[in-house]
Amino acid sequence: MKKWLDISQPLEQGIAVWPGDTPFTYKVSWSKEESGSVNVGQIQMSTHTGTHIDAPFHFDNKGKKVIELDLDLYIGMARVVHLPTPTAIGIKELSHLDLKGVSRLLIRTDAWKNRKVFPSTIPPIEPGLASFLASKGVRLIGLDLPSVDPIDSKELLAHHELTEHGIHILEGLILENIPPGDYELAALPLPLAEADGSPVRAVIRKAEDDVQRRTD
Ligand SMILES: N[C@@H](CC(=O)c1ccccc1NC=O)C(=O)O
Ligand SMILES: [Zn+2]
Ligand SMILES: [Zn+2]
Repeated sequence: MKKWLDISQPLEQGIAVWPGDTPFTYKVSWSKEESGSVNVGQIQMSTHTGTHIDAPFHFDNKGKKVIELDLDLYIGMARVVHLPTPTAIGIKELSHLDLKGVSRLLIRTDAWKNRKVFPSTIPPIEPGLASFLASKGVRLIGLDLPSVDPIDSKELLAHHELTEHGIHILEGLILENIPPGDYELAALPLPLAEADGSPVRAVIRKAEDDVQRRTD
């Protein structure tokens, strides 16, 4: 059996967050010396830190919250594709690929080069791609970028369009050194009852063979 590979950003002090958003902190709030028995930690973070999923409630007040999302979206076969530093991610960029039977699509762009700094521009998902991917059966899209929309977007067109087509969003993956191909994916959100997003521990494992495999 192949080994699981971690494709998540380590959650540590100084991790790059959305400009103005809550910085990530972890501290021992009750130390072993104080408690007499255990260290007890405390985390403060934005739900959009590092490798995370968006719930529709992030951009739609009536949208689903994290705990309501279908777990099957986040565990199962996934296809990794490599689009080296595209300016945008549209039908043109993906049309050469055979996406038949692909329900989870992870796009490696290598466009977020310096992970210590939040990027000022990223290649966004173009209008029309959501309906193209939905027609192929894609239900989850994952990227090595902090958003599917331009950083300065307020309308979040791609977020809305993907959601309207039943495609869920996984952001902030680390896919450098991951060759294109078919993998098993697990990237479960936490059971956050009220939340608009959740950090995930995203892992992949090479499929035994790339062809003729169940894709659900
Ligand atoms: N849509 C982005 C997050 C986002 O837009 C955001 C995250 C934290 C603080 C502010 C944000 N957007 C502000 O316009 C995402 O899904 O990660
Ligand atoms: Zn997000
Ligand atoms: Zn997002």
